[in-house]
Amino acid sequence: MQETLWTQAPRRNQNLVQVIQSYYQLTKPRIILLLLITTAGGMWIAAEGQVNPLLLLVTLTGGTLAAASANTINCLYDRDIDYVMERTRHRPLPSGRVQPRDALIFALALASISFSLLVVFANLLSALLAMSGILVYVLVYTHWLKRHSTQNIVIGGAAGAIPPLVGWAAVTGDLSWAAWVLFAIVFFWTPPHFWALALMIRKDYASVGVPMLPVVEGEAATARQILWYSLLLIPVTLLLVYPLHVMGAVYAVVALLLGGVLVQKAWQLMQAPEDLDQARSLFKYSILYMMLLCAGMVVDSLPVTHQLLSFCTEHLQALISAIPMLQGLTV
Ligand code: HEM
Ligand SMILES: CC(C)=CCC/C(C)=C/CC/C(C)=C/COP(=O)(O)OP(=O)(O)O
Repeated sequence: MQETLWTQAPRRNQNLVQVIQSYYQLTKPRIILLLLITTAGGMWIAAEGQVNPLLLLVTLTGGTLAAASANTINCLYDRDIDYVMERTRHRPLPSGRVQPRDALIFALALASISFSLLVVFANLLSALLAMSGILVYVLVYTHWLKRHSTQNIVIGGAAGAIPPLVGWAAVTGDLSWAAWVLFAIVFFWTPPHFWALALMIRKDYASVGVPMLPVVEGEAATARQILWYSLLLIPVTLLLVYPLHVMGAVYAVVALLLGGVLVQKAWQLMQAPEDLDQARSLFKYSILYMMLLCAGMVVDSLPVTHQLLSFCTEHLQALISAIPMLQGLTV
């Protein structure tokens, strides 16, 4: 395809604010926020609730720059199909507001700053993990799988699961089992998250020949897969409680409630796989799910939560021993 078919003519005469806005949009900022929340979740558990604020700031900044770089390269690579799809045709590259060469320089600069920041102020492992996130997203997902396999987002989803590893590595300098469970949580969450959205925009993907699951196998098969991954996600989230013992009762309750609602929504979708409202509701909930699950991790790992729980346990114990009928019970 010729370049002129991929983009509108370069847009000249943009003022500085418009230029900044265009580069900002190139980075898909709204997605980055949730990626950062998962990074922070990893840091909180790794630091057992007591994260060094400076390390938090540096790691989140490095993570932001790496994800921004990855998203910019994805926009650059996909500018041909983005030009055709209604949802994406107003992005900075297809609309001619940013030139491909400038986007590439921008992405490389972001990746270099991210790597330097993480190496100097966190550690080498976290910097290498952030760079591997860019590589997996660009090479494995965007280049290799997105246009060739219905399992594109399952395997490519590994890229989106790397941010909690970056957070964990920044705190401890290595990766424990718990870090890999965090990776698995985002990995198994990605299919319900993305396929719900893909059900809503399947015509767009079909128009450019991207073989997303709903396009190739239809709505019912996609809804079934969403339900399986949602069911699998519940035991995976609970691995942090047992056998790893890095999370306690507060997180366990949050994970069970959130997982229960996810499964319920997936079940409702399976009853009416063509209902776009059900798919939209599941997609929106998937984002809330991940935010609240990470909030649950943070709250559970705070020292004040532990103090509060042992205070309640002690008083419950005292109350039980004061009631003759209940003597013999222990909490
Ligand atoms: C391969 C894995 C993934 C794919 C293919 C995917 C795909 C998408 C797509 C196509 C959108 C709509 C974006 C738009 O219209 O501009 C979206 C939205 C979103 N994604 Fe994902 N996603 C993936 C993984 C993730 C991960 C790991 C996170 C964060 C943990 C995430 C967070 C979000 C958020 C927060 C939105 C909503 C953005 C908004 O408010 O518009 N995604 N995702
Ligand atoms: C550590 C690190 C830097 C990790 C990178 C993680 C990362 C940037 C994940 C993004 C996942 C995502 C939004 C995919 C959508 O791409 P798409 O091409 O399917 O979306 P589109 O159709 O909207 O362009």
